[in-house]
Amino acid sequence: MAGRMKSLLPRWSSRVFSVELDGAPFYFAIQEKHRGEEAPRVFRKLQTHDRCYTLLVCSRDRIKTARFYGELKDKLLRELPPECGLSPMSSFLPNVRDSLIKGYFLKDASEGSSPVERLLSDLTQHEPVFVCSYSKNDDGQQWTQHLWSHGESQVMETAKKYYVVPSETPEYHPSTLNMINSDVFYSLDEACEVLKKCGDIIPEAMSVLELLPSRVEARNKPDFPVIVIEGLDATGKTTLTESLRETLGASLLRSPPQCLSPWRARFDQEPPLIRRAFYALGNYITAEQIGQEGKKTPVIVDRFWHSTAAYAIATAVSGPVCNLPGEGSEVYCWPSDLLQPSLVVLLTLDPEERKRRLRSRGQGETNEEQELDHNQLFRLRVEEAYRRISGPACVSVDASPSADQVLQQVLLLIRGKCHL
Ligand SMILES: Nc1ncnc2c1ncn2[C@@H]1O[C@H](COP(=O)(O)OP(=O)(O)OP(=O)(O)O)[C@@H](O)[C@H]1O
Ligand SMILES: Nc1ccn([C@H]2C[C@H](O)[C@@H](COP(=O)(O)O)O2)c(=O)n1
Repeated sequence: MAGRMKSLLPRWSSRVFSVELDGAPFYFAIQEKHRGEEAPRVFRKLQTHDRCYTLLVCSRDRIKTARFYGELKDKLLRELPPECGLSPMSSFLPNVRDSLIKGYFLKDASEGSSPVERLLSDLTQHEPVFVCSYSKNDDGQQWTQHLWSHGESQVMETAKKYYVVPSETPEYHPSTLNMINSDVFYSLDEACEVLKKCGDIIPEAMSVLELLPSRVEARNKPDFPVIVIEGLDATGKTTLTESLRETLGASLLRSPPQCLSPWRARFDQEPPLIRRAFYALGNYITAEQIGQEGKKTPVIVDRFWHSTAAYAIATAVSGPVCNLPGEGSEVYCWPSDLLQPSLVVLLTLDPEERKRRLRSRGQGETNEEQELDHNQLFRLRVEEAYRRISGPACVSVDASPSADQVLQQVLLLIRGKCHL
């Protein structure tokens, strides 16, 4: 069992742990010997009787891991006593791709006996969860970490103890380590693989796969120009794309395409790995439609890969814009097997005006759209991720003038770039 655990949680003693409290990350590391360091800040915040645990969700099956991560939160919130606090946490090897393991930091502030250890011990026996508990040394200053192992019938603590020590903020935000082909997909095959693997638990995945084009069709360059209109919700994409269709005698398509509508709400409930694979596949289906329509007329597309990548990147990373992968990172590169539009226009709008338009439209918002409203940092991350995507990069257009002025501005760009 110890061998299995070792390979599932590689290089345990080199790992850094990140706990997110009130939206800010606190980093700590572990080491075998204590060299006089003070306890990490997250431990100094604890009260004398607080007990704390880290829970890392980890299995060889990434679909199971992704789904269980969400289910675990629901289970803990349902079953933990009210004196417990839960925060997102992760463990990673600095700068090592795909080394991120996600989990939760659990603080139990209940006095006297608590059901928490029993609950955690049940979890370690039946679910893909690795638990660490932390205790204060006799001197009352240092904390040690104990990694629980799975026993035959009960949980026991491994003999090895590690001291917890502060760790520096890593060069790259930990969430960026696992982004490629988990949050953002760079090929039809990678996205398909995820949906194929969930076919037995999400039957709708098989229906989506049946709609997929061949790789060649998603890449074919059409004869006529392809113009993508991007932007946050209520920036005026629908208004503009419809006017462009009329003015240019163009075909109007969208991503995700209409044929995926019956399943969109279903996939929106899934964890990022599955949800993002669904939207990625939507782009390939739209690309095939573009290929067909683009033989006859110019094509206008309402959202495409920029949206898929920008929302995925901005959701995977928390905090300020500086936590995004740096400009020029491979994360922002266009998938090599996906049709490249002739022009991508990004409609930008002052947040207050966008809210006014949202209110006047009076329609419901998706969770991610509500998040845009409530969380200024999320909105800034989405906008910046849009701007950093290349191959093709988007051209920003101020969408605050009247609908007709915005249309004229975009027509100028199209005529300059696409010779229409
Ligand atoms: N240039 C403009 N000036 C003022 N109002 C506008 C302008 N463009 C669009 N609107 C209005 O703003 C609201 C949102 O526009 P629209 O539905 O076109 O945005 P959208 O980007 O397609 O939104 P979503 O992505 O949520 O579908 C609508 O009520 C629309 O009439
Ligand atoms: N090509 C696309 C289109 C949309 N999405 C995601 C991103 C947001 O969560 C949401 C916004 O879409 P809307 O409500 O405006 O239809 O859908 C995507 O990932 N890729």
